[in-house]
Amino acid sequence: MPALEDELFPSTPGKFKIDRAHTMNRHFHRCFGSTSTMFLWALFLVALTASYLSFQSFVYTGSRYLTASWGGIQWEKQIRHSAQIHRSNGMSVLVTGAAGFVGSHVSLALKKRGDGVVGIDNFNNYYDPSLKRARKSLLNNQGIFIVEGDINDARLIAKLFDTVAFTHVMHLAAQAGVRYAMENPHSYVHSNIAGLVTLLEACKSAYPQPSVVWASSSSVYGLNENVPFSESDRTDQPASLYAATKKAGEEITHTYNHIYGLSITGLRFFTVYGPWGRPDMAYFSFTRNILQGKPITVYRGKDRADLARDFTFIDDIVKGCVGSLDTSGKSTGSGGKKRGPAPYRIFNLGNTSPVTVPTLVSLLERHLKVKAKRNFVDMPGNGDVPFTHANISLAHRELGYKPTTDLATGLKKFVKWYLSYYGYNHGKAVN
Ligand SMILES: O=C(O)[C@H]1O[C@H](OP(=O)(O)OP(=O)(O)OC[C@H]2O[C@@H](n3ccc(=O)[nH]c3=O)[C@H](O)[C@@H]2O)[C@H](O)[C@@H](O)[C@@H]1O
Repeated sequence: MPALEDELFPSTPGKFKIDRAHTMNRHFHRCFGSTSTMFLWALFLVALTASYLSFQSFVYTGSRYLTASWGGIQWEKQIRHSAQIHRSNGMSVLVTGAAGFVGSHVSLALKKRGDGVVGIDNFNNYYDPSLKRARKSLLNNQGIFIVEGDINDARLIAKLFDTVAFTHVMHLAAQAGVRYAMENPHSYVHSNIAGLVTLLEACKSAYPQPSVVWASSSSVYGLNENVPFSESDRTDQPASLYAATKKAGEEITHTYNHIYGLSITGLRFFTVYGPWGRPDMAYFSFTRNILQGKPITVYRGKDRADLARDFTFIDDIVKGCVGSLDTSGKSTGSGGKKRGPAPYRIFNLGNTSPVTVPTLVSLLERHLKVKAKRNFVDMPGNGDVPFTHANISLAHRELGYKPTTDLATGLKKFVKWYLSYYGYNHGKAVN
């Protein structure tokens, strides 16, 4: 039993230190009186620490599964099912940006001929996400599963490659749009550079390595004045940050081809248009404004010259994409190491017949049977280039690429889709 005085504080500060140490020593002996009790206490502390750590890990894992929109047995099953190949010598393709304009069309075309397709899309709100959701439903109805996630999510991408040995990656996820790069430059770096690298890292580490086909852009030609634009022309004078990130993508993919043996095909798309297209593009926004009776802004170049684009219809682009996948050749690396040289290709996918923007407007007027209210404005310094014109002989030779749809025919199909999707009154009552 402790004596009463042992419980009391010392009466003089001078004694305090000694007495306190003495008291503590005695407390210690009271608590851990014998070696065996000390051992039991130590055991208890170890057990307490271990259970705390495992509780922490449980909380972390649990919250990941509660918040992550991916993962789980059912999720993996859907992915494997979607990736199943239904033709001989078919491929299983991971399509990034699958709820996007080109991505949704390419996914459907591949599925239709019996290839396995798994999509990934982050459904961002650069333009109306409900259009992306509608495209997703369309793909779901054809048995294509789209993972909701970002190409910057390295764990998700690794998980996809763990789940399916993709033979090909069709990389179409990107921050598109030439002029928006002035408003939100970082979104271009995030998707077109950081996202690309994350994806390529996963591709290089995958076993087997997939072949990669990805979307570059006609905008890489920038201030190039050789006409028509050929793949061998200068691409070191981009006119917009968008173009610069696409050009950077061409260089980045080259390094992954060179170091890791990834088979790479870059496709320079020329102003792609058509049904289920992108609302931010001129042909789409012009249609909406014309139907709503609102004016449209038509840019003009130096000396009031009309701007022109080598508008390319989506069905032709899809043929170019599928042809690229079919001829891509294998990657040669494994375990992150190159085993030999792998193909590195770049192709223009255009229409080879540029049309001026005022002519585009006249064609829309004809199909919509509504007059446009044109507002001519001098082209602001916003990244636009005065014209584009593709030389497609290389794609023709190597991919059998041969566009067959002129702008009048393609726009007719677009307008038909637009009216069936939005109705004649689009914008009037709704927007
Ligand atoms: O081919 C490409 O590389 C690029 O094509 C398009 O870019 P762009 O050709 O600028 O397409 P639109 O935005 O539809 O513009 C087409 C033409 O209409 C003009 N325009 C655009 C908008 C507007 O309000 N008024 C107007 O006259 C533009 O200056 C341009 O000459 C896409 O938006 C890019 O994502 C793609 O990479």
